[in-house]
Amino acid sequence: MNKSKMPSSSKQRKIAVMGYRSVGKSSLSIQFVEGQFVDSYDPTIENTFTMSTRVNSQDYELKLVDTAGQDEYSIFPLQYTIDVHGYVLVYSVTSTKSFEVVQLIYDKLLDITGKVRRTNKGEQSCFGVPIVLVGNKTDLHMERRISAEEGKKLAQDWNAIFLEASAKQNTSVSDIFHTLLLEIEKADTKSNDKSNCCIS
Ligand SMILES: Nc1nc2c(ncn2[C@@H]2O[C@H](COP(=O)(O)OP(=O)(O)OP(=O)(O)O)[C@@H](O)[C@H]2O)c(=O)[nH]1
Repeated sequence: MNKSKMPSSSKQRKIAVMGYRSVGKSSLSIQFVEGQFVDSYDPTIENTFTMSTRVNSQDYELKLVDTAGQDEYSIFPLQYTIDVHGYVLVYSVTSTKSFEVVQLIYDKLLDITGKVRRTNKGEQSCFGVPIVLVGNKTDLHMERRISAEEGKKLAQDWNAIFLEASAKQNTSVSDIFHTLLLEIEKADTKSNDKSNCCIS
């Protein structure tokens, strides 16, 4: 077969965007995929975007699942644990409640998909799928309730990446998805050597 005619080695990746209601999950997804911000609020049931993107000379076919807002009473939708390569967990820096709910979502995810690792300190649960924790709506300076330090600390506890963003001003939006794709690559390499189930 002529090498120049070989199909390109685009990797297929599925990313789920989760968080409390109205934190900007759809706005971040739409800003990344379509490059626009819509100021109206239309609650999402579920929406999947498909797009191509390139990070570090690697092409990706990306499926971005914009999920319905969760709250403390929601039953975790199990379909978001299957075939998902990475999670964007979003809260709004203007909402304490959304910061609490993102932690509940993480706990549920860990319960369902976490792995137990034996260490010399006993058993420790750890998460095998890369996560980016996002504090959105940083443009709303006067309404900020959650500091960057609090977000950073939580992400450290999870061994996750932390970013603050504004879907409205298009600040750090593509960083979220590009960083997650790079973390997924790293996790892939690690799972091949099987020495560690935690992301670091
Ligand atoms: N100022 C500001 N407003 C934002 C930002 N991101 C989203 N919003 C607004 O917040 C509201 C909710 O945004 P959505 O993107 O629909 O939030 P969502 O998390 O998808 O909401 P659900 O579908 O209910 O879970 C809308 O009015 C958006 O315009 C942001 O970065 N800054």
